[in-house]
Amino acid sequence: MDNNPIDASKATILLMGLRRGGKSSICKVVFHNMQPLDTLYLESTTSPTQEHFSTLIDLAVMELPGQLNYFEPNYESEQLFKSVGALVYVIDSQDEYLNALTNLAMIIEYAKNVNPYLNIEVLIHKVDGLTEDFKMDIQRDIMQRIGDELLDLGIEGIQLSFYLTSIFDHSIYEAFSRIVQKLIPELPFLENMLDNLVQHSKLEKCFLLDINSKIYVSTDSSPVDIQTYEVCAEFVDVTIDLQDLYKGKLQNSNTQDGADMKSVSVLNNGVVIYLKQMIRGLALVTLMRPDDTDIESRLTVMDYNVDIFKKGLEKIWEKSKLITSSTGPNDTHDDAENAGPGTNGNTSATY
Ligand SMILES: Nc1nc2c(ncn2[C@@H]2O[C@H](COP(=O)(O)OP(=O)(O)OP(=O)(O)O)[C@@H](O)[C@H]2O)c(=O)[nH]1
Repeated sequence: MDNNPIDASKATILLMGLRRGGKSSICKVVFHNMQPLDTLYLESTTSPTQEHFSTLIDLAVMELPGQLNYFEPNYESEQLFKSVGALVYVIDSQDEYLNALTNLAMIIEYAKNVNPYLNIEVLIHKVDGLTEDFKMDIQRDIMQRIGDELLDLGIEGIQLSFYLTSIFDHSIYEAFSRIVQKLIPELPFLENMLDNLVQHSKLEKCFLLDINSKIYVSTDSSPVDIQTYEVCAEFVDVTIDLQDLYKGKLQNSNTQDGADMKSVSVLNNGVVIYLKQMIRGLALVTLMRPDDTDIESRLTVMDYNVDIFKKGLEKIWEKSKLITSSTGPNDTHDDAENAGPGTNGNTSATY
């Protein structure tokens, strides 16, 4: 590994955890569309690997194999932890996890010293084999034990986020969505714009999704129901499949052609689902419940509002590019106009 493993122009997510915890599987499923069952025979990773992933921001996901010891003097751990935005620690919930918790506490102690702004995210992974009650028990147990470990090390005031995940359902995408969102400084703006869109087009829910990974980079401020998210994520796949099937015949063109992908359909329960491609490989997917107004008029209003939304998105993106190229990584949160209320300083360190 070279001396400067992290590309400073990207927000980097470090994926850590003990061997066979599921790190490579998560990367393959989320970023390479691998079928979950195909991960069964993945070889153990022996050296750090990096995935580059571009959505509204440029991201790098770096997997550190469970078998490496990062605290050996010759390892560039300090440099590594200094430059990342989030540490994602994967715990195998179907295995004995006490060693993992000790390991996590040790990493937190080190990482927070080097980089106090680091977001620490804990994936309680492989929960697919567990009952609902058991999942909750394990989560409680892990949270309690990690608290005790940190207390033993004399560490206080550290915020950790926990997610129950599995590669066999949408929980892993949902967790990564939230992790990635914390690294996007423009998030409050996006949420605000989506709230406006929901209000003016009378929508039930909307997501700004990354077309390749199905991670959502933003949604309106109403709570996310995982089934609604699943429906929207699957609609992206259905639209792409249809486009591939009818390439050239449909008015809608393929993503790679640079033209906008658009698709509208009605679900079994009468809800209208609407998809429109935005900038940087993102798609806006919205749900609209029928009311007294005829659907054609509502879709016309929707098209109009979505065009305005897209222009707003282009402006935010232009501005964010300017900030990234003209200022240092720690300067973004000082720009009040761009940081907006609610943006915390953590994300700016990743630029
Ligand atoms: N049941 C279940 N199994 C999973 C899940 N995620 C990964 N696995 C399985 O866990 C095993 C180990 O996964 P890997 O992705 O190789 O683990 P790793 O953390 O990368 O391991 P190292 O490379 O040794 O550090 C594989 O057989 C996967 O199929 C999950 O969500 N549920």
